[in-house]
Amino acid sequence: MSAIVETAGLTREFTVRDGVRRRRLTAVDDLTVRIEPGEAVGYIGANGAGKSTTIKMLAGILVPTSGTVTTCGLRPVRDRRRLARRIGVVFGQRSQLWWDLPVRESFRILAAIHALPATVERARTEELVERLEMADFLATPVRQLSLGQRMRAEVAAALLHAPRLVILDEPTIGLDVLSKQRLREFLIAMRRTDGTTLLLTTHDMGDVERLCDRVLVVDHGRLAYDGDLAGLGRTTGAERVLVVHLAAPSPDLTGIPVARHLSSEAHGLRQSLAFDAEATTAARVFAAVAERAEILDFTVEEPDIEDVVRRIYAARR
Ligand SMILES: Nc1ncnc2c1ncn2[C@@H]1O[C@H](COP(=O)(O)OP(=O)(O)OP(=O)(O)O)[C@@H](O)[C@H]1O
Repeated sequence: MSAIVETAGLTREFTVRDGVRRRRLTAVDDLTVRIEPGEAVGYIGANGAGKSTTIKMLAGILVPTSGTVTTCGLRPVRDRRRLARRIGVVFGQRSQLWWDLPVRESFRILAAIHALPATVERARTEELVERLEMADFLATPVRQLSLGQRMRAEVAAALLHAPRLVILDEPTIGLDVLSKQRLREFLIAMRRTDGTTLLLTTHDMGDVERLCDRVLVVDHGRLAYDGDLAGLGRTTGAERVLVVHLAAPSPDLTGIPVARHLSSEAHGLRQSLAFDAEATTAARVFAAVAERAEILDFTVEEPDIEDVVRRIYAARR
């Protein structure tokens, strides 16, 4: 099957002022990546890493300096209008809705732009209104919506024409916990029912954990990692943690091979040991602890994803 996104050596430079001098800045540097239909990909990186610039090139808003890009089988800049029918884009910070019009009117205009037949428009709007729980504010002008309501309307607007690829730039930024959760649940369900490909940029690792099965990390315009979240933890050497609950108060469990005692609580009844998953296994650390103390219960905690990303950025400075 053909890829949804395929880039080869994709590069974008900008000329920026540096005091009185001008210099070239490479915002996206030799990006070669392939995204298959139905994938959910998190595109992460520090501020200024090149995420938005990449997305703009994928969507045909920005012309690459060099390299090639194909999105949904089309050349984005040349075929921008045709591409608009196959992709949906949500920029968390910018609106594609008409500020002074009721939400419903924005949907009508967008349906007309996409030339949706009346029956399709009605069915699709109804479906999205129900799934994103928008019935209460369909008649409200966009400028009066709360951020959570507006984001739901933005997502619906981007999905009205059932695009094959949805690009979301910081979709949950500024949302409260409940609104975030609702939006994530919707995206998961939509992906399941429609097989839509998702590409999202985010600084919220919760988005990546819940929504994405693949992560691309970009750093100074270059691809620093491409793989799953677990692998991202391994490549950075971030540690997993074994937490044991012991039957009796116990001294600190130091000196366990390839494990590091992190903390003890309640007179040593609950202790945490960090270990490198590349060097040993949770079972081996468990067995070594069991030789020293009776274990009542235990959990194994995965590396904290924020920590993993911090390590990637730090290692490349
Ligand atoms: N139009 C432009 N002119 C000059 N420089 C630009 C332009 N757009 C982006 N840049 C620069 O290119 C680099 C990458 O920017 P980009 O917006 O793609 O980063 P980002 O990863 O999306 O960052 P953020 O997480 O802050 O949104 C930055 O150094 C930025 O200042």
